[in-house]
Amino acid sequence: MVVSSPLHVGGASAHLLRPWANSSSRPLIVAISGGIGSGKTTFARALAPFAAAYADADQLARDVVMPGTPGLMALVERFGSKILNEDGTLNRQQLAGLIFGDSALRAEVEQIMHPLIAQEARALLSTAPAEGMAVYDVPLIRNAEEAAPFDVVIMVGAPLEEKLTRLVSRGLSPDDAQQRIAAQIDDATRREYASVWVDNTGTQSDLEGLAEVVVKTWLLPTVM
Ligand SMILES: CC(C)(COP(=O)(O)OP(=O)(O)OC[C@H]1O[C@@H](n2cnc3c(N)ncnc32)[C@H](O)[C@@H]1O)[C@@H](O)C(=O)NCCC(=O)NCCS
Ligand SMILES: Nc1ncnc2c1ncn2[C@@H]1O[C@H](COP(=O)(O)OP(=O)(O)OP(=O)(O)O)[C@@H](O)[C@H]1O
Repeated sequence: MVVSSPLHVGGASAHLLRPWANSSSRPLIVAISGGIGSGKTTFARALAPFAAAYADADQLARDVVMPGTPGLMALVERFGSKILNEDGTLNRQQLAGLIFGDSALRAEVEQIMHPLIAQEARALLSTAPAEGMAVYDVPLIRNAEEAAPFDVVIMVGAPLEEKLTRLVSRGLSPDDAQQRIAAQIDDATRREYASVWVDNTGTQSDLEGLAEVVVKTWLLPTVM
């Protein structure tokens, strides 16, 4: 029987919003998502020891625009060499400055990069065996189409002030942090696509502990 009451570890909690059916004939494909600075990567990494396959969309987004890649060439063709550093690598700050205040330019960059990221992610996640779990750390699940490839979508949320503090301590200016949050959907919309909602309102170790309880209770209850 599925335990549907919320799970708590310290100040962090997980809430089952939309149960799913586990299949024994194919792997469980799990997306971990949430707003910038919410803690989704921390949660996803805590699931990694239980995952048979793992992919990180932000990392793949870096890989597909390494020097010499078709991805970087396509970006330069569209935006010019002003988006490059002197050593030929992508100037990430410059590209961020262009796209986070302009949704049309952001959509153009996404059109170039997202198919390349998705192709790499599929290759990594498809290596999971039928009884295993594939975990994808992916920031952008904004509509039903983006949620569709996953059996389970776990959304991580945190209070706005905490997200801002974390982003600033990671080197973004307060204005840039606000701008990135404003460029994303809000948590009410994220809830529409969540199978599980995680409140990252405790310590980091609470969040990591909660990830393990979520695996044992909901994701792989028969394996653990
Ligand atoms: C603009 C870029 C170069 C800025 O790089 P930077 O190192 O500062 O940030 P990083 O890549 O680590 O992203 C951090 C976070 O920004 C947010 N973010 C990134 N891209 C987007 C986007 N298109 N829309 C909304 N939020 C985004 C996400 O929450 C992400 O986790 C980079 O974010 C990028 O290439 N974005 C376009 C590709 C994309 O959509 N990536 C998201 C993963 S699919
Ligand atoms: N509960 C917490 N308490 C304190 N720090 C935390 C907590 N959760 C996460 N952090 C820290 O906040 C920062 C952002 O967390 P993380 O990278 O997991 O977020 P994210 O949602 O993946 O961010 P991004 O969208 O930028 O990739 C990290 O430095 C992480 O160690």
